[in-house]
Amino acid sequence: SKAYGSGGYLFPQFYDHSCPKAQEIVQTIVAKAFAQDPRMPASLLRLHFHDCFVKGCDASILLDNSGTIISEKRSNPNRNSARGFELIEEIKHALEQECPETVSCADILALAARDSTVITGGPSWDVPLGRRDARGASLSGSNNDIPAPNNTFQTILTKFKRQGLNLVDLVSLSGSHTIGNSRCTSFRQRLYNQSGNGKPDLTLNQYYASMLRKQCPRSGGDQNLFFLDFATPFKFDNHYFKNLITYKGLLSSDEVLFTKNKDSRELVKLYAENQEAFFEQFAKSMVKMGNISPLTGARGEIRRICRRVNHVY
Ligand code: HEM
Ligand SMILES: [Ca+2]
Repeated sequence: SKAYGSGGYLFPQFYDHSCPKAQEIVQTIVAKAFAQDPRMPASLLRLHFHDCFVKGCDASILLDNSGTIISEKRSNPNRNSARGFELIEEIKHALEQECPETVSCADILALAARDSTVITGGPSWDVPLGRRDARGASLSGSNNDIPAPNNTFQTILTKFKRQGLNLVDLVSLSGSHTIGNSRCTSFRQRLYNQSGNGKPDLTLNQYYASMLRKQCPRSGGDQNLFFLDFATPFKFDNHYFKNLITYKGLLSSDEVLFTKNKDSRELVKLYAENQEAFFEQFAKSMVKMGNISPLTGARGEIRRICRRVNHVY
């Protein structure tokens, strides 16, 4: 697989000797951030996803514009949306104090994603480590490879398969939408004109839709925020899947998991009924996603500051 093709592989004990306190430092700062901003875990979890889907889990998403680098932060999925960059930088700073030039930004993203899941009530897992950081970014990759909320079921599945992920990974990882927010602009189409005929999405509960319309008008309010899981927005649980069954998934990309494919629908039902089954698969799929094309060995570098490469040529 891609993960082994690069001549190195990831393992959870990677920093056990070089930076034994690394995991504890990440966890402490994630916990502190959660206490100040209960949305932060969701934002951190999403950063890891948006990193891994573009050139692999190499912290490319963290780079600012500089030299020849065109930042992924300006892509359609990330612009006015991705957040948590300052917190990642704070973690990096603490790790540079403890063990300079040792822990990669890509590994920080993977650890922060796990700790974010745990602190909101979700499952835990050992995070394979040893990723190195990219020396470049890909704005076009970010625009093309990350699924959009109005993509069809088939397009979304194809984008996952391109990363070596399958239908089970798609459904379980979408369960991340059990926490966090979405902007009005990401689902407005469903409220007013889903298929170009001036009618709302019929797979959206009409009472729920009328509530959403109040804060997400036909025009204006693009950045207004909504819970992805209205039932338990700060708790990592299986309410996301229960919502899909009652046609209260917020994004079209959520609801299609229940409405457009038989196998996917069965998985949604399973996870709605059995939180443990969801948690177990989520942990496995997160490890799988974290293994997308890591840079190992002599490839890449260990950035000193996550928002820029060590040397600009
Ligand atoms: C399956 C395809 C997916 C699509 C189309 C999608 C799309 C979106 C959209 C549109 C938002 C709201 C962004 C905004 O309006 O600002 C969002 C938020 C979020 N996504 Fe996804 N997503 C997908 C899969 C995933 C995966 C695999 C993960 C993590 C493993 C994830 C984690 C999150 C989280 C946690 C949030 C909330 C972030 C916050 O509150 O800051 N998503 N997603
Ligand atoms: Ca990346």
